[in-house]
Amino acid sequence: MLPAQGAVYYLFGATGDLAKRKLFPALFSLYKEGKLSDNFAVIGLARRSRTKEQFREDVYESITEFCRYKVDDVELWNRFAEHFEYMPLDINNVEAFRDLNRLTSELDARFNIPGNRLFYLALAPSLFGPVSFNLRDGGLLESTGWRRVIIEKPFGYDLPSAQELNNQLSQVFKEEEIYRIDHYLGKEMVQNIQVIRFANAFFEPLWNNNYIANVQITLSETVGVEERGGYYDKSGALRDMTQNHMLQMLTMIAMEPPSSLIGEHIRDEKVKVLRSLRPYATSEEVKKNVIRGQYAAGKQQNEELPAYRAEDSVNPESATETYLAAKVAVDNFRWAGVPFYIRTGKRLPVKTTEVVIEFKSMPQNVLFAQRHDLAPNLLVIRVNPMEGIYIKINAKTPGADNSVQPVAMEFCQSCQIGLNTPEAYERLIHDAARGDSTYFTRWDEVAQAWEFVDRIAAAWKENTDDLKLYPAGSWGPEAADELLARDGFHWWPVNGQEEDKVIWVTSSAK
Ligand SMILES: NC(=O)C1=CN([C@@H]2O[C@H](COP(=O)(O)OP(=O)(O)OC[C@H]3O[C@@H](n4cnc5c(N)ncnc54)[C@H](OP(=O)(O)O)[C@@H]3O)[C@@H](O)[C@H]2O)C=CC1
Ligand SMILES: O=C1O[C@H](COP(=O)(O)O)[C@@H](O)[C@H](O)[C@H]1O
Repeated sequence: MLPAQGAVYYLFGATGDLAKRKLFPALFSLYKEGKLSDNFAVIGLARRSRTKEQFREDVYESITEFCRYKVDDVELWNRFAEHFEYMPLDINNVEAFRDLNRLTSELDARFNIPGNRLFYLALAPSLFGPVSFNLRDGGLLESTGWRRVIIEKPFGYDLPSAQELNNQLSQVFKEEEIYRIDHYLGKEMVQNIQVIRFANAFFEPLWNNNYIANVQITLSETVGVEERGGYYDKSGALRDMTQNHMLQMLTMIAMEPPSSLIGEHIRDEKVKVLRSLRPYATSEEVKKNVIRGQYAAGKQQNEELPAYRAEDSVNPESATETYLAAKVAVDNFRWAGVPFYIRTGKRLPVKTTEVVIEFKSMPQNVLFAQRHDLAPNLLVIRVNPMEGIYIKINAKTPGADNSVQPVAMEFCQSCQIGLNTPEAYERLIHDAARGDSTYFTRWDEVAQAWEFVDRIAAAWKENTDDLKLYPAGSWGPEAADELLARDGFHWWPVNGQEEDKVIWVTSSAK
């Protein structure tokens, strides 16, 4: 792949957690792989005072701790570090942006950069508007090259606030210059969903309500809220994971084939799925179809864990959900009648992101099904931390009596090439620098997703009597199992959970 064009990368929030854990390592990986041309500069921006040298030291430490590549080549590191500058700046001070513009001109000249600008806003959402206005008023948008802005999530708190934010951004940037990040779209296996679907003759013809019984999407985490209690308590699993990552994954599974692989065509199909989501019409419907839970004190691998309400910066009487499971209907011709079950939660027993496509059963009254309790066929897409796919089919048990057993045929990508595929942030920063917004969310997608989620939030606001506590380290409220049991289904075990009676046919270590 060609390196991105030279540009100045403005990293707002350069002293923050995201920059440290994700953004610096991503930039280093891109550099190491030759995906950044040599004519680039990175300017770290935040209020804290740091010298250029201190900042480079911060970047070095972050890469040492979090990057998939080691910093083992001093010369390479020195060449990389030379591109990093730091400037203390308060977003609300327009004068500082004028200084920033002067520094930019120097860097353009020093690194022969053709006026391209990439603004990365790793900031609290309340600062997205002010920073955009000051970029304009400080003269930073008057360059000859392209300008693009990457916006971190959350994009708003609900539809009205997202709309307001979008109005502010649109006064400064065109829609095609705005890159709303959803890092799940940068994950290798999420992008692979399209290939699995549209490049395989034995999946695409079956990808509809004639053959699929249900779809299950699990995004489970073992961590609690860590240091983000203040943010999370206002957000919860609905706004933190469902409005964005879960619904985006659902669109990738459910969308129609796009007319081409052009980003806009793919996004056109995704937004149609979001428009087809059946809204929950009443609070009763929300209660019936959306389960919420919050972790209580519990145990994980012998470690005692505190309750959510005892976490730092969390209201001790909080009713914020740390778990959500829902039955979602996609009302279109392809999916009518096929439930999509989605679930996400913190302090669950394993960290995994997985999609299970459960196929309809064979007719129950003929041949093998008469004599055996046949398991349905499954296609499982493992997104994280294991990457791969497997299909579960029925086969004859070796021996004489025609008995049937489930077997799983697996492509374990992470076993074969290791857990070293490009990180989502790496891929997405590179895409933005190349001007490819396919895997960023367009405004209409964001708005549709809020519309769906806002109804749930409104019903939940009415009362909290359906909030179920679950012990940290468990699989969440039992009501989430009942959600599927009502329809005659159950959650399939995900990676790391006990699987019984399956013979694995695989060439790679598990
Ligand atoms: N951390 C994560 O894992 C994830 C974060 N995000 C999103 O990324 C964004 C950043 O998150 P995170 O890094 O965790 O947040 P942090 O609180 O760790 O960092 C916030 C950054 O903003 C800077 N800042 C705050 N106020 C100002 C100001 N007035 N002027 C200039 N700089 C300011 C802070 O620096 P200083 O105090 O020095 O000014 C700091 O660098 C948020 O929108 C978050 O929701 C999204 C997904 C995951
Ligand atoms: O956006 C977020 O995602 C992380 C989970 O991301 P993953 O790539 O580790 O699966 C989640 O912990 C966080 O709360 C949320 O803001």
